[in-house]
Amino acid sequence: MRRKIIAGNWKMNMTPTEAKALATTLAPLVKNPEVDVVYCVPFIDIFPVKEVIAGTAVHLGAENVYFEEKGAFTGETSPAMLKDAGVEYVIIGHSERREYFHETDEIINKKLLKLLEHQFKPILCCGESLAQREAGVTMDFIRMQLKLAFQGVSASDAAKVTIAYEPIWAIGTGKTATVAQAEEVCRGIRETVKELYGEAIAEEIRIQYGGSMNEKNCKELLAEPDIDGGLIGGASLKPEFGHIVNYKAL
Ligand SMILES: O=C[C@H](O)COP(=O)(O)O
Repeated sequence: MRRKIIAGNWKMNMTPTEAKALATTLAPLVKNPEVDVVYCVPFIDIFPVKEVIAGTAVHLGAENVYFEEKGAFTGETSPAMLKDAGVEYVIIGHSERREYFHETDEIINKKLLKLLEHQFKPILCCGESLAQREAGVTMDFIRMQLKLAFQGVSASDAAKVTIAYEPIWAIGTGKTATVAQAEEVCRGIRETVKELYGEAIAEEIRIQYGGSMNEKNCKELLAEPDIDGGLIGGASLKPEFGHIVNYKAL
C-alpha cells in the first residue's frame, strides 16, 4: 500500500519572515500520520522553515537544484548545499521551470540523476499543455517526458522518485482536471513506469496530481487508485493546506 504524499510548492512567495509565520500557522493543522507532508520552499526560506518544523513530521523540500557539484555557476544551488541544509525532497521539471527558464528534458534528466546520486527524494513533474490535450497527444507527450527524464536511472532509484502529474492548463487557473482525467493520466504514468521498470516498481512509485487542487476537490481526487497525493501551489499558502492534509475528514 502506497503512503499518500501531500506537498506544498510555495513557489516564489513568502519572504523569510512570512515563511516562518506561515509554517507556524500551519503547524497545528498539518498533522496526519497517514500522510507524508512536505513543504517545498524557496531557498532563502529553507532555514526559517526548518526551524519551525524541527521535531514535527513535516519534511523539508526545495523547489529546484543545479546538476553540477560545485564551481562557477553564479546564482545556482548545488545538491551538497541542499543536503547540508537538511533538505530531503526536491521538485524538478516543473512546467514553470521548463517554460520560463528553458529547462529541457536533458537538463531535467541530469538533475534527476544528480539528486538520486545524493540520496534525495525527487518530485519529478510532467504534464501537457491545453493544445496538447486538445490535439489528443496527452499521454504520448507525458510518456516521452518520463522516458527522457528517467534515462540512466536504475530501477531501485526509480522507486524513490515521486512523479507529479500537473496539466499545465490547470496550474493556478482554478480549472482542475476532472477526477476521471486526472486518474486516467496517473494510471497511464504508472503503465509507463511498468514499461520502463516492471510491475513491482510501478506499484511502488508514488504519483501526485497537481493543478488547482484545493479543499473542495482533494478528497475525490485522492480517493482514486492511482493518485497517491497532491502537489499544491496556491492552497499550500493558506490554512486550507491543513484541511487538504486531513482530506478524509472533509
Ligand atoms: O506545483 C504546484 C502546481 O503548479 C499547482 O499549483 P496550483 O495549486 O496553484 O494550481
